[in-house]
Amino acid sequence: MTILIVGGSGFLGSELVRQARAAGHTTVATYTTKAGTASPSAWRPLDLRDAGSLDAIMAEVNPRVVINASSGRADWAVTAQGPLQLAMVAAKRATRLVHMSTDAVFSGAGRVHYDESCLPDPITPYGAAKAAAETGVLAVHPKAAVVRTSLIIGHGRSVHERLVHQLAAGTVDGALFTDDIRCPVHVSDLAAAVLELALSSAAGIHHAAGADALSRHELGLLIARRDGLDNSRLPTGLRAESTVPGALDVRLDSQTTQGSLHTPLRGAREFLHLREDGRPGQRG
Ligand SMILES: NC(=O)C1=CN([C@@H]2O[C@H](COP(=O)(O)OP(=O)(O)OC[C@H]3O[C@@H](n4cnc5c(N)ncnc54)[C@H](OP(=O)(O)O)[C@@H]3O)[C@@H](O)[C@H]2O)C=CC1
Ligand SMILES: Cc1cn([C@H]2C[C@H](O)[C@@H](COP(=O)(O)OP(=O)(O)O[C@H]3O[C@@H](C)C(=O)[C@@H](O)[C@H]3O)O2)c(=O)[nH]c1=O
Repeated sequence: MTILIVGGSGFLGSELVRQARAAGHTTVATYTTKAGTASPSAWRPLDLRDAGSLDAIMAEVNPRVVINASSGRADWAVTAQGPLQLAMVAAKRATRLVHMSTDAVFSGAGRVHYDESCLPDPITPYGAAKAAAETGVLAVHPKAAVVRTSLIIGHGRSVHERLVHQLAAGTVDGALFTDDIRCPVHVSDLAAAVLELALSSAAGIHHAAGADALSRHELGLLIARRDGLDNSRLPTGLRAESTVPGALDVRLDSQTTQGSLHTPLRGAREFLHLREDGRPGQRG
């Protein structure tokens, strides 16, 4: 089967490419600035803001499935309008579409547990752009699957793991918040779950986050322990007292989606475990 991975040079995109290739799929991956380190069948440059290029790539590659793992942060044209453009082309061509979204569509105000039935109430420009994309994608392509996830962790390569290393080394100023609660997921679990959904006919909103809720500081401690860093060098702080905008406590409840998947979505305590002899585990 031919799978097109938009944002294939990114962190999640690279793992999607690796797993799709390992499963024997013809995999075409896109980048905007530089081809990634994964080895798809082919790389194509693509900027989602360029509708002409999007049409041309979809026509040339003619994928059975397209997965949108791109990220444009709070840039409305990339994050809100780009996915809508992609969904319109995919719907016109009757191509299966899976679109990645985020727990940042939620505010954490009034509740902390969010299942697939909860309506977005974003409080940041990024969350608003992602929420707009979800609504637009499903309006023009009702058979698409939208997959919300949380902090993506794995192999030491995520931005979140890098921040822990930088803080421990004292090369950046900052703190790990003790009041910022999320449900981190392992990039390998997430990619496997997304591919499983991509190969199914599941439509609508899905939650694919890890099973454990923990603070950014607790997550930092687990990463530090796994990587043999000095825990005491990780500064703590409160998001509520910082200038960083965003929700405090947002826990994606993924039980409904998990119930439809073979892929387990492990909690961070499980995938960042120590070996039984107490020495740091392998980079998970
Ligand atoms: N990382 C996380 O913790 C979380 C991520 N998510 C979501 O998961 C998805 C994957 O995130 P992640 O792997 O971290 O993303 P990355 O930032 O690692 O990768 C982003 C990808 O998008 C591509 N891209 C950037 N701009 C454009 C554009 N204008 N048109 C097309 N492609 C573009 C990049 O290309 P290039 O590298 O060439 O610039 C890259 O391939 C995103 O949708 C994100 O919102 C959700 C929750 C948490
Ligand atoms: C939570 C936290 C953030 N920060 C800093 C670093 C970080 O880049 C910046 C903004 O933090 P945020 O939590 O808002 O965002 P960030 O850490 O970039 O993580 C986000 O990634 C995107 C892709 C998502 O979809 C979101 O769900 C979220 O996981 O603040 C700290 O220094 N310490 C902390 O404890």
